[in-house]
Amino acid sequence: EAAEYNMKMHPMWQGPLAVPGGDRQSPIDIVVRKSVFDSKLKPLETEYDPQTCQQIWNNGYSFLVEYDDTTDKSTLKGGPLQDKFRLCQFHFHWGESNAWGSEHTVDRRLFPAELHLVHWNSDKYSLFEEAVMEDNGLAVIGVFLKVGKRHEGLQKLVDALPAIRHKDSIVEFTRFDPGCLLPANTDDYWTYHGSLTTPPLTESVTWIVMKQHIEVSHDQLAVFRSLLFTSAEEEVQKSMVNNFRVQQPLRGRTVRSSFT
Ligand SMILES: O=S(=O)(O)/C=C/c1cc(Br)ccc1O
Ligand SMILES: [Zn+2]
Repeated sequence: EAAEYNMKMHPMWQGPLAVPGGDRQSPIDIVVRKSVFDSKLKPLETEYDPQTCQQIWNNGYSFLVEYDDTTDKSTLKGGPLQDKFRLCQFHFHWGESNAWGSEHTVDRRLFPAELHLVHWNSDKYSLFEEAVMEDNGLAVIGVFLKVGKRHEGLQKLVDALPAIRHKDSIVEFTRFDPGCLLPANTDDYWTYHGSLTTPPLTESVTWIVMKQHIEVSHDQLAVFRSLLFTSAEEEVQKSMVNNFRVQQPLRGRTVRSSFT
């Protein structure tokens, strides 16, 4: 029912249900028994410098924590990737209830939220805007969130959210290590070729979805839900919830796993 709710309440979230001619759209359901183990998949190598953290803002779809990507200080390589990718931002997708909220699912299992760490190929391109148009331009790490114990590292971010309740609000946000949001085990992941899940929906993403989730507390997730889709001027305020895209057809793609 989340998908129907989404269609009714947030038509923008449907965007084009599938990009015309799009045969590698995201998100998808990861059918574990149909994923193919690939022994050539390496462990992920992340090197994140907290000094490159710059600001946090509400863009009217989610909230983004943005990093200085003018140098190779915060990077991702290894895993399924041939090149080095620069971190430009991370953000989340979540539901109005803990019953749903993630974009990817595992054997149809929904999680209450999903973290996306967005990187672009700095070996081949000089700007995100260039890379976003190329089929090997982006790499996004997806991490599922489950409700459980409080995530100490996340709290600094949660405490900043009330300052960006409304669309287009932005505050300085520094010295945040996004590595603290990765699960203990980053060797086990699924990977497939897909797209951005928000406009421009371009088919330029190598998705790397972590098998292991992270835990956040109910109260921390409740603060995500206190954000608003709407700007301060709008008379009707709408809670920022259910900001996920509906699942897209696999179109014959293979999802590979780094583990058996
Ligand atoms: O939900 S994602 O697919 O990670 C969208 C990522 C995304 C990142 C940037 Br930066 C700009 C537009 C976008 O759509
Ligand atoms: Zn996302």
